[in-house]
Amino acid sequence: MAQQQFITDELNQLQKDIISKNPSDILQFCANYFNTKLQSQRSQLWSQQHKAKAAGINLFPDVENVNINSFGSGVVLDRQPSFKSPFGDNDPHSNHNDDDPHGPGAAGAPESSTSNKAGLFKNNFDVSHQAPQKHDHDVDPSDSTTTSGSSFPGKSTGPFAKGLSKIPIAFNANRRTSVSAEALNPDKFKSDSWKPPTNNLTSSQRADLSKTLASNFLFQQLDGTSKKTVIEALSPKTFSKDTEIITQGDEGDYFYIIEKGTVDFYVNGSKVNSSNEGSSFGELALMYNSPRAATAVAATDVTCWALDRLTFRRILLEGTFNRRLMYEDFLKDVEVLKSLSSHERSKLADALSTEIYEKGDKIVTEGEQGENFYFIESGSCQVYNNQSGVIKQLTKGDYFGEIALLNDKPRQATVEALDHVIVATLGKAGFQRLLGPAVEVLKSNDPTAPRTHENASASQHPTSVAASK
Ligand SMILES: Nc1ncnc2c1ncn2[C@@H]1O[C@@H]2COP(=O)(O)O[C@H]2[C@H]1O
Ligand SMILES: Nc1ncnc2c1ncn2[C@@H]1O[C@@H]2COP(=O)(O)O[C@H]2[C@H]1O
Repeated sequence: MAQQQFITDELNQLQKDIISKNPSDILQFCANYFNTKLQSQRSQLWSQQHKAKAAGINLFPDVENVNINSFGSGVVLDRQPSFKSPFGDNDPHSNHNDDDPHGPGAAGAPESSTSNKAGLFKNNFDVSHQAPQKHDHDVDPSDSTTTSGSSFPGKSTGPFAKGLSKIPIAFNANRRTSVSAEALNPDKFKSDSWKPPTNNLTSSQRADLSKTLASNFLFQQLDGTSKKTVIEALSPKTFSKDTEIITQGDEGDYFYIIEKGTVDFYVNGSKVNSSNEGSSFGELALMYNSPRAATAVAATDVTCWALDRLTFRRILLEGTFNRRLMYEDFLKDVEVLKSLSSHERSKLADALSTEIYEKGDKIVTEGEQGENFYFIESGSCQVYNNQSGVIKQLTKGDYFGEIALLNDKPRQATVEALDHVIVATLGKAGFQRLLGPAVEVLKSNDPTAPRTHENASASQHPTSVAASK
């Protein structure tokens, strides 16, 4: 059933892309499309290896000399023996230098002089070339250069010192097949006789939980039955101030939702984040079957709800995983989000949902109250209002709908679809919380704000900031 849903979702997404891009070579387009998806999934897996290697262990002991680099759209390896072109081991077309599914070699694009000698057939599994040198600016948990001694609150020993501990030596060793299968195919678990745990909660605990879960994006996506299963499986855990709830490098056991209190996160000893009531943490190690990416410390006395690894993977992973994959690639290219770390982008991806509009549909209407913020995934829109008439057109990677949310004002313009438009929307609650540093960029770009000398000279139009157009 779930597998069927997965296939349907994949094909629907492909169909959307085909309609919006209208490629001239449909087979090449589909091949590129699925190659890009595969590459993205495999990047996730290889980033696990990257983190583990930095901590001194090799998740794939039979694979030596693997050189992993993170660049823009994914991870490219100098040698990537376990992940080859889906066209087979002896694929004559795999030695090319084409990273862009929509670039040279893609439908309609001109053949360049540097392109694959094999000509017609391209894929995205380049195993012998470097990708463009575009570095990620994320806090990299495995980057030893970010270690600044301990910046935990006044401590270098005790629970905080553990933040730099190594991954348990046997963790994930010799598990290449199961790691990749588990990380890449959450659906694999569905067939055995697993039963979710039940923790006999009191009715007041249940009531507290429903309230807490209502504001958690991961749970908002679940259907009624799955929500019930999760509620039954959650167990309460309390941590007194300064307790290390999760240690960077450890194996993942639980996913946590904060009921009360504040949790701080440290990567290689430096504080990177803080979360409060209703937020969740500890999902990365469970999703990617990787070592814990950060140390989580109770900044106050904390009450959490803990969900065991298996239940998390069975119930929550599938939707979350697919959603992240779907949006992460897109969000990476949205200029206004460049200041977000990859963790922040993942959180944002969890909270987005897709809406589709046809030519002439008004996505937001001048004067109405604003509830959502939008990114354009594909298609184009026109912005107009009574005062100025047509203001501008927006296309892929542009955003709109921020003014009403930033200023608590009615919509300042109507945004209408000019063709088949796919948008990713973010509700009011997630807007402030998940856009983090990007909110400041949105504020400084507000076209209705009085213009100072600096911002007047800085930009042409606020929404014309998509990176790749
Ligand atoms: N900047 C960050 N990088 C990595 N993990 C973070 C960060 N901020 C918060 N976390 C959370 O810290 C958790 C540590 O365990 P996990 O790696 O399972 O999942 C991680 C995230 O949920
Ligand atoms: N010059 C402009 N005036 C008003 N809205 C604009 C302008 N340019 C782009 N927009 C977008 O149109 C959106 C309409 O809804 P909001 O007012 O919430 O947010 C607005 C902006 O995102």
